[in-house]
Amino acid sequence: MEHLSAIKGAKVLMVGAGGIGCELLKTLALSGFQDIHIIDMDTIEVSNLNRQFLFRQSHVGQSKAKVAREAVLRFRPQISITPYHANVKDSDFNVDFFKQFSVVLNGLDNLDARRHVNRLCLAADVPLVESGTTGFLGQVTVHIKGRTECYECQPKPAPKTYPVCTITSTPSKFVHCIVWAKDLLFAKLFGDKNQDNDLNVRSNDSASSSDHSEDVFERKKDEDFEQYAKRIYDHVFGHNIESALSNEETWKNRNKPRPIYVKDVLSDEIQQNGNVDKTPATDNSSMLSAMAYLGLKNPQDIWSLKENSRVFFAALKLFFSKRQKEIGNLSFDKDDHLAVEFVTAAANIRAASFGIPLHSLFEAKGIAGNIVHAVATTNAIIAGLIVIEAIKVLQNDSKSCRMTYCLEHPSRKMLLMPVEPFEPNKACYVCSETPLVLEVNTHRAKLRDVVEKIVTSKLGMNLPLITHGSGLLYEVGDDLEEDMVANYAANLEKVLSELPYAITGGTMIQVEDLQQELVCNINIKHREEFDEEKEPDGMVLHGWTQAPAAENKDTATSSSNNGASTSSTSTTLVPTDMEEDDELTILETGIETIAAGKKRKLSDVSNSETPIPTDDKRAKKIAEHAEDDVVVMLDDEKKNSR
Ligand SMILES: Nc1ncnc2c1ncn2[C@@H]1O[C@H](COP(=O)(O)OP(=O)(O)OP(=O)(O)O)[C@@H](O)[C@H]1O
Ligand SMILES: [Zn+2]
Repeated sequence: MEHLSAIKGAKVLMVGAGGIGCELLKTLALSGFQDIHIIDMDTIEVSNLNRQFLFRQSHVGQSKAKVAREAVLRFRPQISITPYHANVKDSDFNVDFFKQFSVVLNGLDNLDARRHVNRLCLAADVPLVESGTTGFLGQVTVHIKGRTECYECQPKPAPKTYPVCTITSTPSKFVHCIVWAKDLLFAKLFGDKNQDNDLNVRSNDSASSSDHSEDVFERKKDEDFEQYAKRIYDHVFGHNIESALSNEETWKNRNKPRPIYVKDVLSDEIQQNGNVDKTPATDNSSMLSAMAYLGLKNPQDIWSLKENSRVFFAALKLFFSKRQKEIGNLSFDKDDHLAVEFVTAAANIRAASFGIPLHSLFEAKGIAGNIVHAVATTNAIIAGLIVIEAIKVLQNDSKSCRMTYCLEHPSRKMLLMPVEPFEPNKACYVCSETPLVLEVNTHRAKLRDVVEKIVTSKLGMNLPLITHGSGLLYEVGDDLEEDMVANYAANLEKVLSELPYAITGGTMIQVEDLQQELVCNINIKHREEFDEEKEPDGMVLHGWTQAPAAENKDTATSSSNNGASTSSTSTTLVPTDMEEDDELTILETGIETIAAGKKRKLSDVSNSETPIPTDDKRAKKIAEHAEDDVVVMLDDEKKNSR
């Protein structure tokens, strides 16, 4: 039994002890693995208990890695499990740490950590089995340095985008109303006042409308909350809609929206100040609830226009009276109950105006928070596949390794689709030495811009070091001398061409991450002008690619996160002008998107709705495998009906 000795001799690192991780640890233990290390930075939450079966109510608040270990030791007491309640990006987990393992298995839920682990595995030359699930979809991929593509060889699907005018003027789906409510209205009322915001309708004749509306969101002196809230309501649901209607061209082929004013909906209550006057006694902001206050109990109920308007006013009142200090600094968070109530109500009132069906708070929260409900079975299937691939890797049988996709509907009677791994991408800046090119105005951009917009956010570096020739320009680390820290801080504020080792057109700089042991050379190309709308960073990096956006869907089926609630970070809008092809970009930072791009290709293979580019080599390869490889068969399609 060759594979048994491979299993017994293996030292395995698991990263993530969430939805996939719990299943994976259990399956590893039951398959005979003896030496398992687990890193997870989280503690257990009540919401994990429905699918992370190693955890119980009594464990809430405790380390996932430690509790997972204890739970598995109860049925496999003789094996060694080493837990780390820590972030995998901590400097302790360096290349030497990774080198001790035979294979690394990821059960993570975000792109940032996945990229980091990919780089450490490449630097330490340890094979990586990567995974992700979203609802019924899932996938497992194998990454072996030099033999298969690395996790970053293929660009990840870009964030979802919506045309600006769809959001500001012509919503046709409920998701458009949600995006408007959370990224425009909520941001305008409670977020950073200096941020650009496309909230106001821009119509051809309304040069004055934006001036007029500038004031609307500012509370006037001596204005009480009710008056202020009422003015906002009338402005966004009444005046703005009237202004949009004045542009007749827009409505030639569309149903006209209906302006809604407070007096039409809540004539009695608001006049009498009835429903927003008595604020609840609690001062605990997490307990504040407009629903509770109004006696609305069931989050699955669809509220009437009147009820939504009452929730809108009650939520505003609670923000103004109880959470005043946070105003100006808030961004939408799906776990902020009052924010969800406000966004649900605002989105529904807008939906009513545009004749779009209203939704319950539960549904609205799902859409606003990009929540795809987790399916425990998918996690279990994916965990099983991870172990199968890990065993092949341990037996040095990389030829048999497969990337496997778990599909929502059977394709040619197969629910699991195996595909031979792809070769490394020769132009990948992570696993090859191909230099990148950065177009930038070297007389205007500061080193800080390059560090923040390129090195940290695009290249995903954790502990960067920037050099030009033999000159050191910037470094991050715990053990730096004070004068060096001051020196680097001063460099950050200098424009590139005025740095001690000047960066100009034609310069090649080197950016290195000391922890990831990743080195990238960047050729600098000077360019004077950038298009503010299309190139908002004021610089463009080439050689770092992002795939076209995944199909827009009402929920984030493109994210691959192992869990129910995805958006660990908020979505943001990149506002643009109001031309037909302009897009609002919803950036799902922190959310991984591996399933989508590949799934879309697969879905074509399985004759489903999304078309496949015929010249795509990857797609062809997947299609060929769909013909040849039969690994998991469903005997009868009927058996698969859910
Ligand atoms: N940088 C990181 N270092 C260590 N662990 C991480 C890191 N990033 C994510 N994780 C862990 O990966 C696991 C992913 O599991 P999962 O997708 O099931 O998410 P969850 O947080 O348990 O659930 P949900 O997000 O749905 O509430 C989590 O337990 C999380 O703590
Ligand atoms: Zn690569």
